Order: sequence, then structure tokens, then C-alpha cells
Amino acid sequence: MTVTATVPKLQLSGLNKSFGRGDKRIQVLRDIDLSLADNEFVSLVGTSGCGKSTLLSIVAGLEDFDSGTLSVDGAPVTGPGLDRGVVFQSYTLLPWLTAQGNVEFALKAAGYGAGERRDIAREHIELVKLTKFANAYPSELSGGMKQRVAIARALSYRPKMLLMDEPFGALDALTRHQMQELLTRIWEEHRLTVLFVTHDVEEAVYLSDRIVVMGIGPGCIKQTFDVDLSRPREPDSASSAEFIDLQREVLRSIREESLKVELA
Ligand SMILES: Nc1ncnc2c1ncn2[C@@H]1O[C@H](COP(=O)(O)OP(=O)(O)OP(=O)(O)O)[C@@H](O)[C@H]1O
Repeated sequence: MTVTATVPKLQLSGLNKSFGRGDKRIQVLRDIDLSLADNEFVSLVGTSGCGKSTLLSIVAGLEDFDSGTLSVDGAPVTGPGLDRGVVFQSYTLLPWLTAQGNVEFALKAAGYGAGERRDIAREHIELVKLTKFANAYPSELSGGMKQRVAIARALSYRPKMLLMDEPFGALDALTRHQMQELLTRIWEEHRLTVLFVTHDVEEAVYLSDRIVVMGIGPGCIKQTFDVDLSRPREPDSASSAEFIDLQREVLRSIREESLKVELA
């Protein structure tokens, strides 16, 4: 019988990263091994400064690394690519363009023709439920709406993977929950693979299949938790004993690292 090995969607092996030169050189990531399967939702959590954003930027191809390997679908990552959509905490929209215009602008940069740009942008503005605001400028949109445009833009080239760095960190609690539900729906419908950085452990448990806790000094993978809670998850899921126990375990793991920083 032939057994075919499944290639992970994303794979990092023995990855190291430092900033600076000479005696100012500081290692921020050490020996990172991380694999994401197709359609998996993985959150990265950890004490401030442990290297979560640096790791995400490396996967996005926006930051280089010293050694180790990084591949998507088995192919080495050599820079940013349309196979990975990125959403940051700051909305990064162009203020002089409408919601529709912002998505179209990104598609133009990706080489799409005018008609196609209009249709794809309209479809993605609809996906994030902003059709009524398609012609509004960023200054006329709330934080949640701006982040929906950023998600529409990141998804417009139909990437296989979504890389999100604290995308809902600046939003109020209610908008944040709405955005979590929207993201879950899009993730389920589009079979995306998501790598999600957050400080909010409840958010990580609610959204993820797996939570990776990073350690510090230098940044490393400390512990991984499988989230075995059934789906679909409801806002009420957060009050179940299983949910709360897992949240507590993850928090404990993060706090051990914070203590190291405080005692250093
Ligand atoms: N461009 C840079 N040049 C030098 N050092 C950097 C640079 N970017 C990040 N660092 C350092 O790398 C380490 C990791 O930073 P990073 O922002 O990745 O951590 P983080 O876990 O995302 O933090 P936070 O949770 O506070 O956002 C920190 O010590 C930071 O000061």
C-alpha cells in the first residue's frame, strides 16, 4: 500500500531571526518549528515582545530570516505573494479612495483589468457586508467597517492563507465579537488557512483549532494547545467549563513567560 504524505499548507523548520549588527545583534526568534494544515485556524499568543509580529511578518514575506526554512504548499517563500493575504491592527486604508476603491487599488497592483477589478471588489465588499458603504471613504467608516474593508482587500486575490496581526485589537467588545463571527463564517466558507496573532486568550480559544504559546528570550514555541471545542461555536460557548479551563491553561502558560521577563 502506498501512503502519500500530506504537505502542510505552511511549514517553518528551525527558523532563526535576529535584528541589528555586530555587538548590537539581538536574536528574537530561535529554532521555530511550526506547521499548519490546510484549512487550519491557528492563533499565536505570548507575552509582549516574544516575537509574534516578527514571525507573522516573516511568513508574509515582509521580513527576512537568518536561517531555517519556510514554505507554503512545499514551495519556499521568498517574499510577499498573492497566496497570503495580510491584515494588520491598523487599518492601512488609503484615505482618498472609497471602500470599493481601496479593494480595487490592491487588485490593480496585482495586475487585474478594470472590469475584473470592479466585479471582484464588489463581490468582496458584499462578503464583508459593506455593500451599502461601498462608496464611503475611510473617514466615514467606523473602526469595524474599516477592518472589514481591510479583510475584503486581503481576500480579494483569493489567497490560500490569511495572516492576521491583532486585527480586532482596536475594536470595542461588541464590534470585536461581530468581527470574530464574520471571520469564522468566511474561514468556514472559503476553507482558508489562518495564522492569527492576538493578546486576547478568549478570542484565541473562540476562533482557533490550535493555540501556540510563544516563549521569550529569544522567542520560541513554548507550548501548543489543541482546541477540542465543537463547532460552530456560539458566543455562549465562552461560558462552558471546557472553554474556561482551556483559557486558564493558556493564560498560565503565558504568565510563566511574563514572570521570566519581570524577574530578569
Ligand atoms: N525592526 C526591528 N528592529 C529591531 N528590533 C525589532 C524590530 N522589530 C521588532 N524588534 C524586536 O523584536 C522583538 C519581538 O518584537 P515583536 O513585535 O515581534 O513582538 P510581539 O510579540 O509581536 O510584541 P507585542 O505583543 O508587544 O506586539 C522585540 O524585542 C522587538 O523590540
